[in-house]
Amino acid sequence: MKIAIGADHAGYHLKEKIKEFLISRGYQVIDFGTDSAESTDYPLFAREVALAIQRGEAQQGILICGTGIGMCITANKFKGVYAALCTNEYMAKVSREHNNANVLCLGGRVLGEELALSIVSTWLASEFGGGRHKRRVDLITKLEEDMC
Ligand SMILES: O=C[C@H](O)[C@H](O)[C@H](O)COP(=O)(O)O
Repeated sequence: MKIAIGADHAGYHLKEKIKEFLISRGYQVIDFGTDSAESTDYPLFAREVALAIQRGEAQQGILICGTGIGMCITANKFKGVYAALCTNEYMAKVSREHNNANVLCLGGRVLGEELALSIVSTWLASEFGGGRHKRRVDLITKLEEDMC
């Protein structure tokens, strides 16, 4: 499974930790930057990760900025991208089980490293539940199609 990852300056250090964690667990990681803690603009990286999901180059994505909010707002502009901002393991679990989120957004200024890695691990281990949740996600997909 390939995971696209991206961060701005406020998420850079956490991105590096998450990347290391993912590689150590056998995931293939496509890193879209940023490559330092120098100030930059989060929509640039959210765009690259969202496009990688749209093109099918990666099945899931992880985006990190200061709060995760800007990344989440940007990624959700892209059709077929369902980004979820998660601050604990429960949100990570249900964002997969209920919402079928394919992008996880995290706040580098909000989460400690240990909690962030636990959220990532929970998110990757969780599966979409289908059933009543599929009916709701299908309504979101239909909204996307109606708006085109
Ligand atoms: O949602 C936006 C993110 O949290 C950004 O990482 C944040 O706005 C960057 O702030 P600054 O430019 O003050 O470091």
